[in-house]
Amino acid sequence: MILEGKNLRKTYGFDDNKVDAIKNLSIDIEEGTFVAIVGRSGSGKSTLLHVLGGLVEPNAGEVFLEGQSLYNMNDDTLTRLRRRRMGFVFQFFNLISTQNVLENIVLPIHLDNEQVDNDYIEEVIQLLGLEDKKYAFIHELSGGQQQRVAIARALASKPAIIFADEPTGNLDAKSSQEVVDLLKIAQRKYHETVIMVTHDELIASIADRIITIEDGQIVQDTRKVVK
Ligand SMILES: Nc1ncnc2c1ncn2[C@@H]1O[C@H](COP(=O)(O)OP(=O)(O)OP(=O)(O)O)[C@@H](O)[C@H]1O
Repeated sequence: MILEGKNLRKTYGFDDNKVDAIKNLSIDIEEGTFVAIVGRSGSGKSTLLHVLGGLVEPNAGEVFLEGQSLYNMNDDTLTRLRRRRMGFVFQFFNLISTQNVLENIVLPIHLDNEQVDNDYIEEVIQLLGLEDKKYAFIHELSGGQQQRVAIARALASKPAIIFADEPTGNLDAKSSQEVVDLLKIAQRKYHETVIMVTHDELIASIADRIITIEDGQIVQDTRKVVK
């Protein structure tokens, strides 16, 4: 298993305002799979993704990425691990507006003082159809193009796993399909593992495995039959 969550619990607030967002939930993700996490608004999808991605510490339970326990390491080590082994794609793109497309894509590598693999980055840029936009600034791009930059940035460090939180939530139907198709192409080409939160069933249907969350728990876990 590339990622394992064991007996996870995440509670927000106190007393009367207490919300159990994740309730004793366990999950195993096999390497190379594209997993969609679906469920109603407020069911705990984003919380689960953030807990699995090392962004929100659970109140109980453990998360293992490639066998390493995320919340048993210090913050610096976790930050470094996140940059090197995880890629993140969010609903609102989270790109840096003062930098151009190429600079945004290689940012995680620079932050890590790592060498950029220019041939690989060039390949990713082509794969995502951004070759004409390399030196454009973020505000010059459409939403769909911005999300493609975010995917390229997520792929830049050749991560073990990509976490996508409603990556199509801010896009029209056509761009949504394009973005999710590109995530799928990237998964296949680079043998990436992808975990994507979405409330859109059509978007989820691209996944190899669909996990339904209700009230902080897994209520359905469906794998596509491989032909
Ligand atoms: N930072 C927070 N502080 C307090 N409560 C929170 C916080 N984040 C989430 N919650 C609560 O935890 C529960 C699960 O929220 P979460 O965002 O994980 O659900 P979701 O399924 O991703 O919802 P959506 O599809 O609307 O994004 C909700 O009741 C929400 O109000």
